Amino acid sequence: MAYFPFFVDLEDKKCLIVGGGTVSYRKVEVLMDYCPQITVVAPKFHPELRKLQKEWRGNLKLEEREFKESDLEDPDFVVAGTSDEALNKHISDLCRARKIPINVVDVQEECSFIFPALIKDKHITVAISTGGHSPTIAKYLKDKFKEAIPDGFGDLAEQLGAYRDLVKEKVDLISIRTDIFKTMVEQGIQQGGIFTREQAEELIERKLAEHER
Ligand SMILES: C[C@@]1(CC(=O)O)C2=NC(=C\c3[nH]c(c(CCC(=O)O)c3CC(=O)O)Cc3[nH]c(c(CC(=O)O)c3CCC(=O)O)/C=C3\N/C(=C\2)[C@@H](CCC(=O)O)[C@]3(C)CC(=O)O)/[C@H]1CCC(=O)O
Ligand SMILES: NC(=O)c1ccc[n+]([C@@H]2O[C@H](COP(=O)([O-])OP(=O)(O)OC[C@H]3O[C@@H](n4cnc5c(N)ncnc54)[C@H](O)[C@@H]3O)[C@@H](O)[C@H]2O)c1
Repeated sequence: MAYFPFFVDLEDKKCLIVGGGTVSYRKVEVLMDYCPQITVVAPKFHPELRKLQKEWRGNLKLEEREFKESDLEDPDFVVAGTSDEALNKHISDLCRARKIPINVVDVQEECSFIFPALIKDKHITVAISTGGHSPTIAKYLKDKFKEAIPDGFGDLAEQLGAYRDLVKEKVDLISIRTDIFKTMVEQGIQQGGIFTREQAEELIERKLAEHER
């Protein structure tokens, strides 16, 4: 069965990661970009995790100890990536009983959510999953799609986001709005990811005038 990609706001959500090795480090790296508050619990940490913590301070806590059940009182979601398979399964069972979303890295049957292959450019996120059938295909497609995304698209999306209220305020007709937003994207791509507020204002006036003719 295919998995449905809900896009979730993780900012300030509490994330518990159990295990502090290579696998957990990679999860922290991916999740960091989405700004949750991450706590990693492990008796031993990958040196890169310590480095990340120095850069990221407030939002990444490292607790050097074994996992304990009370760790599950707080988190909004959990990732189990320890080298102890039985412990990972135990954490998965505890989370499922408490209805806490759980990912056990590379063990699909113990996951209530799985990680997609990700492309991120500012507010744009492309997520690819094969429903666990072939993570290698997910990675392959990610690399292909990356090439297809024009440079500066994240910047452009951010700029266009800032003009949405202006367009909605000035243009009542949905069909003209759609035309304006489409033109902004096309022109923004041609201009290498830039579309200024002045251009937005001009475009709105031009499209409204064309409509009145
Ligand atoms: C997308 C990505 C994101 C990420 O990891 O963050 C991800 N796996 C990636 C790569 C990758 N993983 C593996 C290989 C080696 C080749 C191979 O096995 O194919 C490669 C390829 C490589 O590294 O080149 C090993 C592996 N993975 C899983 C199993 C278990 C099994 O197959 O039963 C095994 C065998 C373990 C063993 O042998 O014991 C299971 C899962 N891996 C998932 C995600 C979830 C399903 C995603 C989907 O729907 O497609 C799921 C179900 C659970 C989860 O972990 O969330 C990341 C893309 C990297 C990128 O973005 O660049
Ligand atoms: N490294 C990979 O690319 C890879 C790929 C596929 C699968 N795996 C599997 O994923 C698991 C983790 O891999 P890794 O490379 O991160 O291993 P690792 O040995 O680098 O790290 C394991 C981590 O688990 C922690 N841990 C052990 N017992 C714990 C406990 N009771 N409570 C909390 N933390 C505990 C250790 O302190 C360590 O931080 C392994 O089982 C490995 O076989 C790894």
